[in-house]
Amino acid sequence: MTAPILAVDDLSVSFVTESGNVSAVDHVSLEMAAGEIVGVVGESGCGKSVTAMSLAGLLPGSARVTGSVRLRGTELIGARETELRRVRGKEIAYIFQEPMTSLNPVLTVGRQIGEVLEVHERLSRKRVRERAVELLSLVGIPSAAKRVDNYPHQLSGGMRQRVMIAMAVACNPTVLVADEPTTALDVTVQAGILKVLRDLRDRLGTSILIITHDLGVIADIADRVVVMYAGRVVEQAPVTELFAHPHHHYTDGLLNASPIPGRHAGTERLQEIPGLVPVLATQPDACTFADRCPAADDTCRASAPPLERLGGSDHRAACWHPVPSARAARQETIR
Ligand SMILES: Nc1ncnc2c1ncn2[C@@H]1O[C@H](COP(=O)(O)OP(=O)(O)OP(=O)(O)O)[C@@H](O)[C@H]1O
Repeated sequence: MTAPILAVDDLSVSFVTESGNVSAVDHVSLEMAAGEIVGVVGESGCGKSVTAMSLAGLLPGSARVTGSVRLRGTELIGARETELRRVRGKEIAYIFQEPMTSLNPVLTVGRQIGEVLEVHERLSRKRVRERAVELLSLVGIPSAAKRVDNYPHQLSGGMRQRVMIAMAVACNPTVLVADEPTTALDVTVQAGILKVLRDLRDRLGTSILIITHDLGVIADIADRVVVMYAGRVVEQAPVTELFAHPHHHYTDGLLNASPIPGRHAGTERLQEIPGLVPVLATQPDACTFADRCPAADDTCRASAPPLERLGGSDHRAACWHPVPSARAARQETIR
């Protein structure tokens, strides 16, 4: 990989709450190249959103953050609020799941896009409006010159999410973080939104970090996948490699639980992973998936497996006893 645009190194986040400490993210490292789409996947509570929010300093004051987040080499952890404010929107922009709660119901969408432009760029009123129309067209909104004067309630859910994307890319950010951007949308609308994101990457070269619990979304859009479990990265690999040869039993479990075209015959039953993601006060020196894993033994309960590179590949996994098919494939490549 060429020099990463974004490098997260050894990031840990915990929260001090009334009911005690919560360890949300534990020594997470990941990198993104220019124009790369990286998917972060895992069940609810695995630390995906907290990882994403920590990139541009969006976590609440109760968060204790250690480690490093560098954007084009500039450290953001511990950066001054004025610097982080400049970074947000202009360098790292976010889109979230529910556009209706993020959009202002009493302002037209053109006005709201205009506000983003005014914060970061000095443009005339006329130019702001023209730019808002351009951005609405860019995200595939038909009759953008008319829609620019619509209020959020006059648009469908998919259109509102497109407006959110238009606002996020208004200042041509280096990195776009999309946290469950399609979860509230039906499947065909979801496909349209994913296409918009892909087009943005292709046209503008934006790096995209997409957070989801849905491996179907990952299969559709990501170049590389980071699998998180209980605050840790348990596996990461290029998308085709991960789907063909999952090493971690958690990844394997997610794949068996997901309706993914090409992997499951229509009649095959999907298998849920038994149990729940634990909420941890402190991270144990053990595999945190051991209680739910079909292959766990005393080793897994006694020490945490390191995230190791497999052969010379771009595939890493943290598992003492990788899934058998992966083990076989791995021995093949070693031979
Ligand atoms: N502000 C907070 N205060 C206390 N604990 C928090 C806070 N935000 C997140 N957590 C906890 O951190 C852990 C990771 O949460 P996070 O939202 O990152 O998970 P996630 O994988 O993104 O799940 P989801 O898909 O449900 O958002 C969870 O146990 C969550 O309850």
